[in-house]
Parts: sequence; C-alpha cells; structure tokens
Amino acid sequence: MGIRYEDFLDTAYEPKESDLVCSFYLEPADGISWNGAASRVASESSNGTWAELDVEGSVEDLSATACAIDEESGQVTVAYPDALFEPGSMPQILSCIAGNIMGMKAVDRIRLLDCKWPKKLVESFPGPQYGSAIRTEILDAGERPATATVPKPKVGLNTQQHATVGYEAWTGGIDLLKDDENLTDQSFNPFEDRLIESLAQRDAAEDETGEKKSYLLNVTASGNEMLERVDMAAEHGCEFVMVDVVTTGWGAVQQVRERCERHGLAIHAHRAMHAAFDRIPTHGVSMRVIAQIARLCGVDHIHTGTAGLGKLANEDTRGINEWLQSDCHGLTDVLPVASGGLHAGLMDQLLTELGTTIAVQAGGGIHGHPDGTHAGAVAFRRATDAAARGESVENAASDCPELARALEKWGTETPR
Ligand SMILES: O=C(COP(=O)(O)O)[C@H](O)[C@H](O)COP(=O)(O)O
Ligand SMILES: [Mg+2]
Repeated sequence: MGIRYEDFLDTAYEPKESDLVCSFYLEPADGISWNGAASRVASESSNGTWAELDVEGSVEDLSATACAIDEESGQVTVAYPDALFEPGSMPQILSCIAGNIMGMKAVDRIRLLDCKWPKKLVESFPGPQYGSAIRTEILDAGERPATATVPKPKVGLNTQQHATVGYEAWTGGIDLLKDDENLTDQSFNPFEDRLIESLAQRDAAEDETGEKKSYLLNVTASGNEMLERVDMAAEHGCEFVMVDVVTTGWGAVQQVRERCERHGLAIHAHRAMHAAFDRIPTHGVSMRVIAQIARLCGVDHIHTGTAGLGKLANEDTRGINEWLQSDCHGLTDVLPVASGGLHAGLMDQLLTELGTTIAVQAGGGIHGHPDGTHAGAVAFRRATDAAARGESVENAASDCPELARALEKWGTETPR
C-alpha cells in the first residue's frame, strides 16, 4: 500500500479511549493549506514522511490522525494510537508528539498545548510517590502551604554560610531549605559537605522548633553521578532530592524516580529552561504539558509560577495547578510550587489566586529582609499562615514586627 501524508487527515475520526489526544496551535506556512499543515503534523509525528511510501503490513495501526481543525483559533487535534508508543518511555513519547514537527517548514509556528493521556499509557508511568501529601507525610504543614526558601546569593555562599542560612530560615518558621538551580557540586560549596552540614542544622532547627524540617538537595548531574547523589541523600537522612528536570532530561528524571522509590525520597522539580519551550505563546511546548510530563514521570513538587505576581513570566498557573491536582487515571497529585520574586506582601493575592494546596518559595523575599534571614523567614511564614486562614497580611503585621518591616520595605510590589 502507499502512504501519503494526506492519508493522516480524517476530520470524521472520533478518537478512541486508548488514543493519546494532543491539541496543537498551528500557523501554516505560506502556500500550505490548513489540511496540508495538519496532515503533515500527524504524519511526521507518527509514521509518515514527506515522500509517498510503499510498505506492507500493519503500519496504518501506527498512524496518527489529524481529526479536528479550527482555523479561527488555530487549533488542530491529533489522535495517536497507543501502539505507537513505548510504554513508560517519556523520551520516546516526546520524540513523537513534540519532535521533528517543532521544526517543520510547513508550519511557521506550532505549539503543543495540551494532552489527553489514555489510561494504559498513564499506567505505564509511576507518577508521584507523595504529591501534596508531603505536607503531612514529611512535614507538619497540615493543610497550609508548605514554605520554602533558597539561599541567596544563589551561588557563592560557602558550605558553612549555606547551612547557617538554612538554620536561620528553618528556625524562623520555614519548612524547606532549597538549593538553587545552579548549585550542585562546586568547589566553594561541595555537594557532600553541604548535605552533611545542612542536615546537621536541620536537626538542630527541628529540636529547637519541634517542627519537621527538610532539605531540597539539588542532585542534578549527568548519568550515574546523579544516582549516586540520590543514594547519598538517603544515606544521610534527607527526605527529598531536587532535580532540574528540563536541563537534566526526562529519561534521567525517570531514573531518579526509580532510585527514589527504593529510598522513599520525594522529588522536587525545578523547571529552569522551561521558558525556552513555553514562553512564546505560539510555539513550543506549553508549561501545562511540561507539568503533565513531570507528573507522569513522578515528581512530587513542580514549579508552576506565581500567577503573574512574581518576577518571571508565567503561563496559566491556576489552570496548570488544577490539572496537577485533578484525577488522571488514579495518579497521585503533585504539589505545585509558586516561586520567583515572591515576598510576604504578595501572599494574600497569591493564595486568593491559587488556594492553599501549594508550596510557596522565596529567596530574595526572605534573605533581602532589612533585618536578615531569620526575620525574613518569620515574616514570610506569618504572612503565609495568615493568608491561608483568610486573615489579611496587613492585619497579621500588627503583632509581628518582622512582617511589618517586610511590608514597609516591599508593600505589595511585583518585582522585575
Ligand atoms: O531562585 C528562584 C527564586 O528566587 P527569588 O525568590 O529570589 O526570586 C527560582 O529559581 C525560581 O523559583 C524559579 O522560578 P519558577 O518557580 O518560576 O520556576
Ligand atoms: Mg533559582
């Protein structure tokens, strides 16, 4: 039989329950019709090419179908048969649905907007171990947002300074100390020393406050090194690892997830570099899909932005968070992390927008407090608790001088 790209279009096709259904935004190139663009996308992302092929066998079972085109919104739906995919392999899936098509000349722009994941494919992934339950299973946060801080400057503190910042923040009321995305194992703050010193301070802070504390240790590295760092985290009694999931790559994230299961470690996903894929709204892969991928691969936390309140550009934080907490064939949920330019004065608005099933993370908004890290942590925690109870942050400042100072400094400013 002959296979031509035109054969990948059938607007009468009703996706099957077992299909992976993807929505794309498209801008066909000059001289290419909507039908031509949509069919080429379905072809190139499954088993077609530009030339007509003569093959025998069941290749049609592996062909995707462009089954809906809405020229007005630019949206095209493509349904992929599940046999096209290797179960449990996120790299293979992405090489289909977000692979060559991102650079096809037949489309000027193409963005993978959303996926409807079928049960069998979802069940081939582990999903998160804890998700939002980390608030009670690892921390003592109950129903309130978990609070986290990343020492600033993001690199350059030595190990002792880093651990001391941790102690100050933990004893000020913060639940989680977090490494920054570009802090791994550098000479000024080596990985294992930092792990040991930080956990010693964590233990001291737990004794002092009577609250559970934990450390989001950045294990990002290449190959076996990353797995060895996961093992080290577990051996020293850490409950979390942090991975820069986009720069590391999904195959490696899957390996980390497997290793973490062995140790019962939770995974905090930092998404540095996501904006290379999702910032231009007409091209790339949406943050919504990146978050879906992360959930399937099994991270427990992922950064999803600040609903526009912080320093970084965000896409639909609220919608993404809702997806992360909605049912997806029984997968555990993910605790979304709001971060990037947050401070105490923004907590009212943030929690009104995003609710309390989140983690809130502040770096500059804690360590830039006029009276230092400890006061910054007290202010941030007090503001978070107040906002979570529906009390205004301003009102809470009346009996918390640290919070009053933070509000004096930053008010409700949105940093840039
Ligand atoms: O260092 C920070 C925040 O520091 P600060 O609080 O000083 O801005 C982070 O890397 C952001 O969390 C990333 O943003 P996002 O959450 O959007 O991925
Ligand atoms: Mg950072």
